[in-house]
Amino acid sequence: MLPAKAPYAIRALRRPSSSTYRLLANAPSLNVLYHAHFGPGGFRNVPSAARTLYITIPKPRVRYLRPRWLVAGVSLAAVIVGSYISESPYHAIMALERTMRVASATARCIQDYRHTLALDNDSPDYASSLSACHQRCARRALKVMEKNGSIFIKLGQHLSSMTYLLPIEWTSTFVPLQDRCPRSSIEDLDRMLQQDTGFKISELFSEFDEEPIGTASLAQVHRARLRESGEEVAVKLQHPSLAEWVPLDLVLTRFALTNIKFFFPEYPMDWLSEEMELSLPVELDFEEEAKNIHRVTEHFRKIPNTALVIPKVIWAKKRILLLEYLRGYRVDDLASLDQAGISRDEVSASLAHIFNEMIFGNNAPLHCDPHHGNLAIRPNKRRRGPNFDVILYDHGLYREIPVSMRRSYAKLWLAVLDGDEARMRVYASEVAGITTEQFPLFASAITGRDFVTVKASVSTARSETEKEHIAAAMADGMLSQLIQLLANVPRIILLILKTNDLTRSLDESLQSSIGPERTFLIMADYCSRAVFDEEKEIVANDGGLLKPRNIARMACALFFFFRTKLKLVVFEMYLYYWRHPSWAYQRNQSI
Ligand SMILES: Nc1ncnc2c1ncn2[C@@H]1O[C@H](COP(=O)(O)OP(=O)(O)OP(=O)(O)O)[C@@H](O)[C@H]1O
Repeated sequence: MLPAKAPYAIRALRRPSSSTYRLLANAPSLNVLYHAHFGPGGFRNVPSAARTLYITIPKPRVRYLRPRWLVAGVSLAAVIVGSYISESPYHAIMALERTMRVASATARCIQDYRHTLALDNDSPDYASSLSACHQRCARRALKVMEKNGSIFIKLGQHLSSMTYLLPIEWTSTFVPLQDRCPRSSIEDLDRMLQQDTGFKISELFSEFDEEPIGTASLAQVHRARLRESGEEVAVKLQHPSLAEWVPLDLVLTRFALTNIKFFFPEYPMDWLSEEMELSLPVELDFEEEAKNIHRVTEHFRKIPNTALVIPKVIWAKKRILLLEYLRGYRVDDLASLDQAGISRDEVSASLAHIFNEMIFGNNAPLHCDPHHGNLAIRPNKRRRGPNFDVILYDHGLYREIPVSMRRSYAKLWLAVLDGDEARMRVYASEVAGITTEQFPLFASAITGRDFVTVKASVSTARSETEKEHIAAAMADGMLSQLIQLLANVPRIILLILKTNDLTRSLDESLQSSIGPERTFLIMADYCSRAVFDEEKEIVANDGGLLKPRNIARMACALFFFFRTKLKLVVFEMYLYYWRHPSWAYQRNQSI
């Protein structure tokens, strides 16, 4: 039977428009919203006969074909053509072409999703229809991104790394964008160099490899040798055509994401365009990148044994950056790492030290894009410590986590590692204002694990079954809940999630023999240090160790801090003595 309050709930939902209502009525993610009216299980509790009665009432209208939408579209096109025609008619046509590509792909994807989401979500074909729709729309978007290039490639790369948020069909379709960045011609680059520095390539460099060592969305990097000093350098040159299209492309990105939000209020992704509007101007200014390099180098100079190496800046202009040339193996080039005698377990531990320091360290800058292309490992024979360096490239995007958030986030992770749900809930609320209902989803998002595992133990490796379980839950409505949840958390949390996710993927590609226990212990060490620092600060502000209650407080803090450290030391000793090849060999001999 339909609960008494149901018609009221339905009427409330009908208010936006009948087509939205039909769409909403079928969206499994709205179970949370329906919960109050239909009990646990939400709308699924409504007998299907009653449900069809409601959902067949209205016939969906195609909103973007209404006159005001046409007027808006024509005005947008006119404004774009008008603003570009002043430069040249050719420019105006190109601008119109870019706009039409984005507008038509957005409209087609919206229409496709509307039809698919309106299907009965209890039907056995629903999941496969939805997956096919994701795939079709992702391919359409990929085509536009490849054709328009410029910041759309950056957007696509960003989306492909959001595996914690987007369906696998989207993220996997965008993976090729990592290697399919447009390449600028040497003539164009030479012209830009001359404009910005007054020198040609041949005047500045005695050698210049025309084949770039890296072609990325915003820039390409060439190996060269300075004519004056003979030093080998990496020359990072911004694609000259970027500046021309960035303002329009930002407007188009906002247009597409705002429309998605308008038609599917459950999938608010417009924060992504806001984030791009904020970060792109900084990323496009290489003088800012040079400042970031100085900052992060200074920060890690004080931290022993991290093995982190950052290329030195030789000089920087807005569109040109000259760096010390440093090469190494990719993190996923396992054959080369093994051949060079570099332990993958140690690389994994080093990465954990570096990125946990960035997240939990005092005043640490957080690198927000640690994907595979931005890291390299090179051999380095030291007397003590690891026999390799971790090279970190691309310092365009850094953020600093506010102290209070960093500390609450550390406490949240300590609770996750202890499997203490009550504490997890408290700190999730402190970090991001997460409510009781949202908590399981948030816990899954930060750990990349399903909630059952979060409650049991996250320090086990992710099994295939668990990955399939998460994918199925995503198809069954978790996706839109997650998107809504993340649209409302502070932006910095999204960047932390992205960094978490990328470092998890780096770690997985190393296929370390130890499993994730050690990286979690390293994380616990950094978290407990952050908490210990807070305790020290509280005690110092409360009159120091002269008060007995402060002595007890410090003793407690010291105990928890050293307990975590001890666990890590014991685990590392165990690894060294029981897993180290030479020791294992001696053990086998003695047996
Ligand atoms: N100092 C350097 N020495 C050697 N190679 C370098 C150096 N700096 C960058 N590279 C190479 O060039 C590639 C692109 O550089 P970088 O990541 O800085 O460009 P980007 O435009 O910011 O890229 P994206 O934002 O897509 O990651 C790197 O992946 C790396 O392989």
